[in-house]
Amino acid sequence: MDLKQYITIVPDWPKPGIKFKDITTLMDNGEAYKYATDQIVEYARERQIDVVVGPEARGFIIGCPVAYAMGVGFAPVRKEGKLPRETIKMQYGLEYGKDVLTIHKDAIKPGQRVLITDDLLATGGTIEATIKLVEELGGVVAGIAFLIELSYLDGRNKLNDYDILTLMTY
Ligand SMILES: O=P(O)(O)OC[C@H]1O[C@H](OP(=O)(O)OP(=O)(O)O)[C@H](O)[C@@H]1O
Ligand SMILES: Nc1ncnc2[nH]cnc12
Repeated sequence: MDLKQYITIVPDWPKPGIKFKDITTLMDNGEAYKYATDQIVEYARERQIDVVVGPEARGFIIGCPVAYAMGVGFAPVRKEGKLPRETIKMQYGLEYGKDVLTIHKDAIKPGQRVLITDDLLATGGTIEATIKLVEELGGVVAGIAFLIELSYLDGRNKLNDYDILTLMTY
């Protein structure tokens, strides 16, 4: 299936010069959403994943159905001030700003094989921070899956040591 036909490109959003890749037009097509999810589930099964981790908010949209299909847990990575119990945190830069990500201290057990999911790889800042959080808790990043990679922002450069799946490249 050609998944790109379901992505809507919105020029100059949320800032001038950004070509926003809107995945909601993929998600609201059941066949396309299932097809994309199934590709990631197959990738995760091959890597014997114990737990899925995804950053707020679009990482949840990709990661939760994968965790459900595999019968494993999902651990949310959230922006600061959202998780109620003890967390560790990491600052990161974005294509259009910067922020802090957090995870519950007990979300991952040492040695667990983790799949990280997100909708899109841009500069790689979000995923780099997510990897650091997982590794600080003793998790093993066994794979990282995205729907979309923006190759012109070269986020892959930050992820040289990792096994990556992307379903679409721009
Ligand atoms: O590779 P990067 O440069 O870090 O950019 C990619 C990240 O940016 C977007 O999330 P955003 O922070 O806009 O949050 P949202 O998912 O809550 O909209 C996107 O969903 C990725 O998580
Ligand atoms: N160009 C883009 N489109 C959609 N989400 C993004 N996150 C960071 N850059 C983005």
